[in-house]
Amino acid sequence: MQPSALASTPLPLDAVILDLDGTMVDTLGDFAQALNRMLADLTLAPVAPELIVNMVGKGSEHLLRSVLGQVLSSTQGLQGDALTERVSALFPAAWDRYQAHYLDINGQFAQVYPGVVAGLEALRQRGLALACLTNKPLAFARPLLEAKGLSGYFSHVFGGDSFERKKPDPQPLLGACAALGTAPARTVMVGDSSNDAQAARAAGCPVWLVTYGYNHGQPIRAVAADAFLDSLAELA
Ligand SMILES: O=C(O)COP(=O)(O)O
Ligand SMILES: [Mg+2]
Repeated sequence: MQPSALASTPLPLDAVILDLDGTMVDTLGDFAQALNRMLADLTLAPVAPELIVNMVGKGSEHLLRSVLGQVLSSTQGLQGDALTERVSALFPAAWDRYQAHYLDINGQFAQVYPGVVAGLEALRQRGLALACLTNKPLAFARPLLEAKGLSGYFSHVFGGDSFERKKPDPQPLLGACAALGTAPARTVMVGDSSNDAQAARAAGCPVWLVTYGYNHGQPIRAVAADAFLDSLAELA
């Protein structure tokens, strides 16, 4: 491990909670496929992956509303209340089609980031309990971890619908710590975005951020964290 992660984090640690999209798996290709198949079903124009990347991390409902808003404003010139109303009117059908397409292609256009398996192995060998906490729906998260050979590392997997509120609210992290039976101060959150960092800070968990993820299109090093990791292999 680089000195940064351990040196600046209160020890000992009992558990590690890892984010999924942008931290363990690069899912941008899956998002683009499922979203553009959904948009085609609704006879709407496609959206570019460069725009999608900035909308990932706050759950699927936020992603769908953002994408529909982007497409309707750029192709039909809708704005303000008219845009909000049109997005809401399309949302049920969009969600239905998106869910079907996402489950259909889940993992096929996604890659595990380099160093993830080495990092997870190292954490497991240290005897740390491991949980995955993502804002994507649990029904998407479980098959994705399975498809990518990562599910065996985690005693618990929580999705954006596992708790009443999502990250950046601390509730999911506190719920995950309770399920793991660990104190937040001894449970580190590893994520790729300000969402993960805010949730961790509010829950009282140390936070390590990877430098290669999404972070809503903003520079990750501007986010307050206990350490930055260029690869989870630095934990080995
Ligand atoms: O917003 C999503 O769907 C997933 O985001 P996360 O895995 O980075 O929490
Ligand atoms: Mg993420």
